[in-house]
Amino acid sequence: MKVGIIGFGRLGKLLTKNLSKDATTICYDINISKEEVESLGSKVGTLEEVCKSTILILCVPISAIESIADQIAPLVSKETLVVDVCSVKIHPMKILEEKLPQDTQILGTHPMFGPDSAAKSLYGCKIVLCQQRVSDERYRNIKGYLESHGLKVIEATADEHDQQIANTLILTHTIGRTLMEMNATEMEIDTKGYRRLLKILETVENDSVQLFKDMNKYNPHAKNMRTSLSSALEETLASVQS
Ligand SMILES: O=C(O)C(=O)C[C@]1(C(=O)O)C=C[C@@H](O)C=C1
Repeated sequence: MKVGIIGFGRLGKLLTKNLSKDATTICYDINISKEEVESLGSKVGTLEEVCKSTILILCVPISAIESIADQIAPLVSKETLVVDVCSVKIHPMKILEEKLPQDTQILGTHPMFGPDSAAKSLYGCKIVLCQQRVSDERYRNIKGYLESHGLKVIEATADEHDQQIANTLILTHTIGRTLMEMNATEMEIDTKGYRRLLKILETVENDSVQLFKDMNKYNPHAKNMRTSLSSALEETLASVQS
C-alpha cells in the first residue's frame, strides 16, 4: 500500500513519521526539505506521483482545501481514496465531493491530536471518522488499522463533529489565544489552578493563527460558541461589579 501526503506542515510531518513505519509513503509540498522527509522514513514526490497513491492524505490548511481539490481532481486515479484531516468537517467534505470525480472515494477524518499532544505516541489519541463517500470495506480496514494502533475511533456525521468541536477545540483555542493576548505566564505567587489554566497554552501556542482563523471561519457552529462565551464572560464580569 502506498500513502501519499500533500502538505508537509506540523501535522503532515507527524503523520508521515507514524505512517512510514507501516507503509510506503510519499510526500508533496511546494517548499519541502528532502532531508527532513527522508529522516522521517519517506520520500519526496511530485503532485502527479502522490496522486497515484492508494490513499492520499490532504494535510493542508482548511482554507487551502478548495484550491488543492482543483489541482488534484484531474490527477487522482479511480483507486485512490482521498482523506482530509481538517479541524472542521462540513466544509472540506462538501468541497471534495463537489470537485473530485464521482468515482473517487472520500473519507473525512479529524485526528484530535497533533505534534504537541502526540509527540511520543498516538496510543489513546482520538480520531473522528465521517463515512460519507467510502466503501464499507475500505472504511472497515482503515478503522481497524487505527484501532490496532491504540487510537480511539469516534464515528460521527460532519455536522455532529462541527457542532461538538466548536464547543471543545475552538473554545479551548479561543481561551488559549486570549491568555496569550494577556501575556499570561508562570509567576512566583500563583496557584495550582492557574498553572492548570496555563497548560492550555501547551497545545495552542504552537498552532498557527491561520489555523485559529480557519477553524472559526469554516465551522458554521463557531459563531454560536463565540456568542455564548462572550455573554457568559460579560455576565461573570457584571456579577462582580454590582
Ligand atoms: O497537539 C497539538 O499539537 C495540537 O495542537 C492538536 C490540536 C489541539 O489543540 O489539541 C489542534 C488542532 C486539531 O485539529 C486537533 C488538536
